[in-house]
Amino acid sequence: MEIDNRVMQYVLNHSINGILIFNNNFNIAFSNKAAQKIFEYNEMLTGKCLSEFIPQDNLNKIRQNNTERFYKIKLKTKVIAFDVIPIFEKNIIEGYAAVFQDVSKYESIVEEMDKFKELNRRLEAIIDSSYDGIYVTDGEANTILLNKAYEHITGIRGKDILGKNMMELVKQGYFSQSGSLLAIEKDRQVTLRQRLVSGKEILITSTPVYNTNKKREFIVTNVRDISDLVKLQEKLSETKALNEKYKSELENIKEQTIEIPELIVKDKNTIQTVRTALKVARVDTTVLLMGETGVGKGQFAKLIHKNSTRLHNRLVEINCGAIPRNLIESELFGYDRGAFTGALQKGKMGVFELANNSTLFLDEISELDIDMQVKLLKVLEEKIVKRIGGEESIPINVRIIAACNQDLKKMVEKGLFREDLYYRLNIIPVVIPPLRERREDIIPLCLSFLDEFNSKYRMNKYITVSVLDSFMEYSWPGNVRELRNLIERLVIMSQNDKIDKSLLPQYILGKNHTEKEMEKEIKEEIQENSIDEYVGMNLKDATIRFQQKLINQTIDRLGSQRKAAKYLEVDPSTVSRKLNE
Ligand SMILES: Nc1ncnc2c1ncn2[C@@H]1O[C@H](COP(=O)(O)OP(=O)(O)OP(=O)(O)O)[C@@H](O)[C@H]1O
Repeated sequence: MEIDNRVMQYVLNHSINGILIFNNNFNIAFSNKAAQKIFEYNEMLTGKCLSEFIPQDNLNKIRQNNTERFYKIKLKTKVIAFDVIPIFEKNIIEGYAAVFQDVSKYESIVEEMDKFKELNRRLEAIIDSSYDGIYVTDGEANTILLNKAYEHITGIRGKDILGKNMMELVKQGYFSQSGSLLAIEKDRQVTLRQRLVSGKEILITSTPVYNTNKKREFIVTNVRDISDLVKLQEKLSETKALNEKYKSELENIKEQTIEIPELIVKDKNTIQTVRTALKVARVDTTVLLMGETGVGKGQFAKLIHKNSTRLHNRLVEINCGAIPRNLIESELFGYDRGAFTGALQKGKMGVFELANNSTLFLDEISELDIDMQVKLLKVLEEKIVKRIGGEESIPINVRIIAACNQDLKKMVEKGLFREDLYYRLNIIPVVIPPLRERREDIIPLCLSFLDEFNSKYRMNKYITVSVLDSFMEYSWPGNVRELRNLIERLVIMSQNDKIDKSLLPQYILGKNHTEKEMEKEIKEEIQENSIDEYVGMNLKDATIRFQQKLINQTIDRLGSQRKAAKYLEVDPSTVSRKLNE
């Protein structure tokens, strides 16, 4: 078949690609129909200049560049792919033949693809930069994606598990439990906590993701390394526990130190008693203080009064054991004028009246005889006093603090103390332990008394440790009073500033001293007493002086006036009278 110019023209015109032939100046010598269509031109392009259809800078590029053949040219409404073939005449470019195509459609697809690729790249970057591990399977639990953090946390490499099914991976021992499988099974989000072989604690959250047809498409699993968090949590609870411990130790320390100026309190037994006393102080009720002689019942009475609502009124005290029997009634209730011979003209108030709106401290209450107990009970119940020889009923508002160093209950049993009065007084009992049961108080008390007497006598005495040791051993039958008296004596008697063991009486040095041995020592000391100090006195003064000395020493040793009275075979009231002479 012969292909002539007509056939060529026919073929070129039916090509779906645009075809142009143009010279060096871009004047078009030939164009086909497709070219006309691509440039959206109704007439033949032959004779036109290509610059009418293609931006000049593209044409310049074609002219400058003989090696490049393919150009992507952007027109106003479309993009064309231009394949330019130079036409040579004796090695010189005479013109060009161009085959081109409208690629706008492909262009937008490529653009979309590029955008998609970019989005994918960004997503991957985001997933990989996540601090949490991310693991994605398809709806059937086949692994399709995991990030670097996942590899780092679990130590499993992506290339070993990508594409594999979770069930298979669990079987192979990669995982002990799979969040993805559980999420598929439950068809909802699940959270698990796992401990890896490496010791790491992880928190796994697997979430099913559904497509628009509500079909499960992926399972996205988030894996968080909570090892640090768990450690932190453990640390926090340790710190909390430690805090609690310090707090309770602080409370303990607080409980162990009570600052009351007039009381030396260090031993936990005494601290406990002080706490009870302070609690009781606030309740306006009768208090019965019990404890051996010299334990500090008087001090506790002051403490209770000072911490009560009545603190602004004076505490009135009466020692029932120190007042002669015939005077006790008038001391308690007062008398009207002319009540008895020797009575004051204007009469006298009793301690109940004096203590009105305040506190009355009835010390050594067990010393009251039964008659007086009956009268006391009546006053306590009726809250009214009548002076001796008086008619008037005087209303009184008095808080009673009673004290006794005897076992009142036993006295009740023996019929020496009225049961009704006992119960009337024993509303709130406060038992003060003897010094031997609160040994921690001994040294603080001792040092405080030493201070007191050093400043009273303007001295600078000190006590040796061995003396303190002996004090800690001794049983202190006379309690704090005995300790106080002894310290005063030691301060006065020591020749130099040092108070050492040589100054201590035998009964302190020997442990388990019996009362008999003590009596013997007292007698010996009395015998040793020089009479030099009585020389020059008249008999009466010398007798008084001697009696007082004897009584004081006996009280010092035995601890109480009553014990001294018993030992010296006199009435306790005589002892107190002699001391006041
Ligand atoms: N905790 C203390 N701190 C300081 N001094 C105290 C303490 N306890 C008692 N004393 C002192 O001891 C002495 C005896 O105390 P107090 O008179 O209160 O004892 P008491 O139990 O009332 O004795 P009695 O049974 O003989 O009446 C007082 O000089 C008192 O100041």
